[in-house]
Amino acid sequence: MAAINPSTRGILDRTSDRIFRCNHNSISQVRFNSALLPGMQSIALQTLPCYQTKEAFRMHVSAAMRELTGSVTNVEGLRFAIVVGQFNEFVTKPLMDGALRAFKTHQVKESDIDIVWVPGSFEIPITAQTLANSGKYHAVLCIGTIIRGETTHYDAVANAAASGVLSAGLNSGVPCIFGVLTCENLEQALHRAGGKAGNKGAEAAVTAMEMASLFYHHLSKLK
Ligand SMILES: Nc1c(NC[C@H](O)[C@H](O)[C@H](O)CO)[nH]c(=O)[nH]c1=O
Ligand SMILES: CC(=O)[C@@H](O)COP(=O)(O)O
Repeated sequence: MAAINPSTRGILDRTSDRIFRCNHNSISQVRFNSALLPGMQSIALQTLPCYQTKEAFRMHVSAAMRELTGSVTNVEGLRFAIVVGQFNEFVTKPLMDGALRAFKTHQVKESDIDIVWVPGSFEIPITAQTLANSGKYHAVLCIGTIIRGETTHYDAVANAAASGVLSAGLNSGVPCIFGVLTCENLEQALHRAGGKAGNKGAEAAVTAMEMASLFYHHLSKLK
């Protein structure tokens, strides 16, 4: 293990965007700093004893540190609910189809997916929380499309949907994934439902799989 060089400043690890620093001369006293601001170079690092090479630091930290991630390759047997808004169905249906393709790509069985249609995005949160609280699903994917009109109703619905889906996850402890488009116009929505900006439904399904596997294989086993 490389000796700590007292004159070395903290190591900036661009891959994880964190500063790794060591306190005193003990390599066990390793602390992480939170994510860096873009203008990292302008932030003066305290001169602290630290490793001479990042690799030496990593060898030590990796011996002590666990990194937990979910993976779409680890979803066998996990069950998913999809809550989808009927409002703007010409957009939400392609979003849902994108999600189903993503689930199929990663071998999630159709029998492990339940789809629940609700009138609009405002009705998604209560439905998501009910499904999550049932204990039958490892993640709940919420799909909707909110397009701004003439009034401020857009803001009410969008804010309610976002905060509602967040609360459903926090209240239930089951990952509730926000796959609701909030768009200024129809063109923006169509671009994100299989157009030039991709399919946000498929992206949200990948997030649902990653979170479901993270919780099922790792976080649910933390003591
Ligand atoms: N304008 C949009 C709505 N509005 C309907 C609400 O979601 C809700 O169903 C109604 O307020 C009754 O509670 N919903 C969307 O999903 N997208 C919209 O653009
Ligand atoms: C997001 C909405 O609720 C929107 O469709 C309503 O349109 P408007 O504000 O013109 O009534």
